[in-house]
Amino acid sequence: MVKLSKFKIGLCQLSVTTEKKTNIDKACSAIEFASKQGASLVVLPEMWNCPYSTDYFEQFAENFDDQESASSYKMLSKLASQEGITIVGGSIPERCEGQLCNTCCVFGPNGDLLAKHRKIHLFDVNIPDDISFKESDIFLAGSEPTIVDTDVGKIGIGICHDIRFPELAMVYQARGAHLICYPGAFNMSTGEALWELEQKARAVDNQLFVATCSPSRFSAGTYTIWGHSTLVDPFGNVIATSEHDETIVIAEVDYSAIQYTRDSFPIEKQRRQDIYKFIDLHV
Ligand SMILES: O=C(O)CCC(=O)C(=O)O
Repeated sequence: MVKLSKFKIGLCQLSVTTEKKTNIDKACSAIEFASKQGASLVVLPEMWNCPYSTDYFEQFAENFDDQESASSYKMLSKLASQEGITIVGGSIPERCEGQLCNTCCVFGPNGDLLAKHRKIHLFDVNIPDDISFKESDIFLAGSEPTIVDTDVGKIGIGICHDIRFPELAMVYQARGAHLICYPGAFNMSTGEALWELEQKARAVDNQLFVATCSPSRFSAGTYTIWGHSTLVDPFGNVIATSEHDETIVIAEVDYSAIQYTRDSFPIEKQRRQDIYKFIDLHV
């Protein structure tokens, strides 16, 4: 049940180091800061506890069932209950049955884990003389969409490359999402052209809010991050954004914009399922 239909969101664009404890301490301070600014929902970046680099994932991974050693997970749960807020905990490498996943945990105001999203679309890219990265060498892909009922609305979760797939966002819209959160770490090759465009597209096509949260540019590792954590409204307006430096974006989410946009442009009613329902895209 939505308790708050108008609230502040905090997007913590953190610079990630090679020291896990430093990263946890920084995230902890950022969450406290955002909460003091009035944020009821705080979002962290993809891979905030670990450099986004294949050589670090194994060493920084946590098994969430082993509460003693899962220090990032424990901190998120503690901070959610200490501050009485909802946290979309970016992502961290999760150790799961002998494999690793790129996983986002969502905690409610009493510190309970509300949902866990394992990145569905792994980022495998090879642009000659530019960027080469193969998440599927390291991670196991998730197989479930994740939509979670929170005090601050129904939130769909995607991680970075998941934003490229309109179908996932459509599933969230069909299941009643008000907001889709995409912790992400786009890069210099695709960030400028696509990061904001993808957010606006997902928001406008589905007439809901989209929030993204990235690590800052000057994070450890060989992968250079685009940054630009952003909130987009259902009309495609950028409500708030950042450059690439470490920062915390605080912005207001007002869900009345969803109904307003849907009443003004009732595309859901205009949808011609009769035309596309039977189309086999592969023919
Ligand atoms: O889809 C892209 O262009 C970038 C995706 C990405 O950086 C990621 O999934 O980590």
